[in-house]
Amino acid sequence: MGKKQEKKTAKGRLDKFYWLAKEQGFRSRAAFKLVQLNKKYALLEGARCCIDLCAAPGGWLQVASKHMPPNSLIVGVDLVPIKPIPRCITFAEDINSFRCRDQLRAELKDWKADIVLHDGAPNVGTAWVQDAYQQSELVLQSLKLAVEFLAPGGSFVTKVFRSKDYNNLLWVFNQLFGTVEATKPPSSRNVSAEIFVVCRNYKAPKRVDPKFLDPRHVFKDLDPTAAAAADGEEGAPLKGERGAIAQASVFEPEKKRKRREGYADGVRMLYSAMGARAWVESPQPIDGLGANNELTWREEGDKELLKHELTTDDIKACASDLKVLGKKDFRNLLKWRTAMRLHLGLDAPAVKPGEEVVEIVDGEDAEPIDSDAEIDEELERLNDERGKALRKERRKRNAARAKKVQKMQLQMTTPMDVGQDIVDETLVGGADDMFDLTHGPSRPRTAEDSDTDSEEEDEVLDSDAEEQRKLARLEGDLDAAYDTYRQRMSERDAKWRAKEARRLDENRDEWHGFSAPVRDGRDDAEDSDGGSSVGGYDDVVTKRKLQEETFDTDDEEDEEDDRADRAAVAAVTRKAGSASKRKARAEESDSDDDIAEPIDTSGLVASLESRGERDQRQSREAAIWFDNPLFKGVAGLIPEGDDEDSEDEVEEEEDSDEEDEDEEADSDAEMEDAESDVEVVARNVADEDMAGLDGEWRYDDEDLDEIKRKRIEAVGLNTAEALTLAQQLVNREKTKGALIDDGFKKDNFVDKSDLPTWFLDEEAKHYRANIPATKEAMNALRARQRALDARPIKKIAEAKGRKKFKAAQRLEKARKKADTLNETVDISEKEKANSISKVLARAGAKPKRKEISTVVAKGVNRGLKGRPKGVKGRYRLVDARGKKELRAEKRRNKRDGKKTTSSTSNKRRVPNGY
Ligand SMILES: C[S@@+](CC[C@H](N)C(=O)[O-])C[C@H]1O[C@@H](n2cnc3c(N)ncnc32)[C@H](O)[C@@H]1O
Repeated sequence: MGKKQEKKTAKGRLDKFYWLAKEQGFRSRAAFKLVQLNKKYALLEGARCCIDLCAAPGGWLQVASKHMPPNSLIVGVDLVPIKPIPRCITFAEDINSFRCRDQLRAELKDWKADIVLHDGAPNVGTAWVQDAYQQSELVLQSLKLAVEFLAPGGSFVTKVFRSKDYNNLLWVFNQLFGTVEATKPPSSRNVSAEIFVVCRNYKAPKRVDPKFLDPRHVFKDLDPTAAAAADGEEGAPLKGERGAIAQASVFEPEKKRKRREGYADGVRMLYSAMGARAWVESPQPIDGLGANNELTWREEGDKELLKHELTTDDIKACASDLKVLGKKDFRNLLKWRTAMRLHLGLDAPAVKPGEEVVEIVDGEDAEPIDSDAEIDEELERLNDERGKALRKERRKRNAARAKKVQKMQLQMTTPMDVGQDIVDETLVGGADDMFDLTHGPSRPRTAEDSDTDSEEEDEVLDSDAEEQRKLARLEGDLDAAYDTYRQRMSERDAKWRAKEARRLDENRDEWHGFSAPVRDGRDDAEDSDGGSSVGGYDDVVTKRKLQEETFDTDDEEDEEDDRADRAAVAAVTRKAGSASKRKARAEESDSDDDIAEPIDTSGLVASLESRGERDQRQSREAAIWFDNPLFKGVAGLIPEGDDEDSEDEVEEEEDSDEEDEDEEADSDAEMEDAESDVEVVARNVADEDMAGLDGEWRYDDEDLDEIKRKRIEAVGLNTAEALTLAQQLVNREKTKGALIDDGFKKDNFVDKSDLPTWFLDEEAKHYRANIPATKEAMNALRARQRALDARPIKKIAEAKGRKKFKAAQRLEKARKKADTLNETVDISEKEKANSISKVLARAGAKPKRKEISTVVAKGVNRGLKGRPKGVKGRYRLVDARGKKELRAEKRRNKRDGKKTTSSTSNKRRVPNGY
């Protein structure tokens, strides 16, 4: 690392924004200031024309070109030339010059700017006051240009230094703009005195008084007393910033103030002193203490006070160095002053109306204070108020930080967000922990406090209710962040999307696939062929259990409906374009929220099941339940009709068993055949379901093939586990009863109520039964995938088809021509043969590609939409750089002896001279 860089680092200049700018390709770290201003005020997205004054090296231009709509006009000017930036026009000129104005006019033509940016800084390094003044002049000059070029309602963003001219500038801005706000983006260093003023809604007055834009008028000193105070005239009250600093350093002496805003105006010496007598007589004792380093005893009047018995060694020591005093010392000095004033006869012992009072000025709310007790009280009040404001501010920051940390943990932030919240106090120490619920108010609450507003009540952080609220809020934030995370993941990751779809599918677990759709009790019959009676019993119990799991509560029914809704939304999403995709996703996430926090939606979500259908389903469920051998022989439990039904079904099932046996013969084949076998089984299952569905659903208009296809998909022969199971079933290695037995696992009987969504998701991912998958099944799946991959995609296949078709057409044409030639009698055989071979060769040759004309987007073609005038056939619109690149490529190709490709060749002349 070079010496120069070390020096920079030592100053802390190479901060995170420096590195971020490098990483993101911005030319200056200043770019982040505009990024952050834009994030706060959304200045660029709607702007079509932007002027950047003092733009070098071009960081702000880069940001503007990134955030402004395509085809916007962006013009940058600086004293120094700016390297080209795409979509930006730049030139080198002094913004104070007329030439700059003229050139801007020439670039903008009859356009008006929507936004004027100014980040100019004169060559600083002279005296502070001089630097600041130059900066203010530059700001006024940029305002002048803004006034000339801005469109009504436009915005002006400028950098200003905090100095005595600051308020005057703000006043002028306020005359010309509807909204004026001063802000310091986080990327602007705290040690820098710069601040950004964002002026919006340009009023575009018909005539602007030239005085508004004339530095001699705008910056002339309006307040003679301020000037007097600045010059150090004794007794003159300190005004504005300087007065505030003086008071602040008395009220809170423990806090070391850094002069981040530069030195106050008029401060020309580092040391200043005041006579003790003059201070006692002064009506502004606080200012005197804050603005001086020492109270001296040089004059006669001072010496008289020095001799007074109340002028103790303590008081003398305090007076000798005011800058090191604490609050107690200041209080003692003020007490001493009161006593001295009594001694000198300046104050009477009792306060009478109209008598002189000590003033403690706090900004605008100045209140007269006339006794020690009141001074103490006032100091305490001010400290209390300050403490409250700080605590409130800290709480806000902590909440924002907690959110941010969550976002960062879920990788939901972009580097642009870095530093958006200015200070992270926990990082520098001394801040309270956001989860610390123990800290309470710093003093016991008094009766006086009880009638304070609700804001103060908020401060009781250790109350149970507050604790609960805080936790609930955190949990809510976490849930919201998690939902957003899932949504983002689903957008990004196709694999994750597929998994999520599977998760939402009620047949997620392959085991449930067999028992969830209750199919009229036929399973018992099936069991009879391979399963034991225990298996039969388990079957019924499992079904009952699954019914309970599936339909027991309202909430779960709602969830079913939600899923159906989501499936419908997904279907619509697939059909609709990308815009509706986003909307559907939002809906989906909404419904996810509903799942996370169950609410009674019975009035909102209508069940698709009619009353009759529901009755039917319930009686079927009852029939299955009473099928249990336990109820055998109990009269009147099972309706007769139902019994008959089940007998029919047993017969039906036997039929299907026979079919299965037929298929079994086929399934003896090798692994490849096994795959098709299981597909047949899947189809059969679907067919069976269809048979069941016929009785169950009465949607005459529903496409049965579609239902069948969906069912085949749902049976799930798309995973190695499902394929393995299917093979085992086909090969009679496993019976259905055994499968259901396997379903009795601890994983399936965990109480999942009251668990947060993210936890259930994690569980679904990792806490699952390990279903065996054979190597053969994996291979079969892979083979199927390979076959799919090997197929060309539709578009390519179509293009190839077209090509073949055209070639055939050409050949056909050539053949006809050859026939005609052959039949011609007036040419020799040799000539005939030559002509025919030429025709055939031409037919077999690759057809010539049509040339692409290149049109440069300048002049009338700038920002053109649609075909340029006078251009026929295929064309390509390029900018000046593109044109140069094409030419360079041609040159290179020529030099290397390569043939120019037809897409880049451009022989035809088109308007605009290319
Ligand atoms: C802080 S830099 C601007 C950085 C720029 N916004 C960026 O993002 O890269 C300040 C620029 O103001 C320019 N400047 C100062 N006085 C100027 C003037 N009178 N006319 C034009 N440019 C000026 C300087 O040349 C310097 O490049």
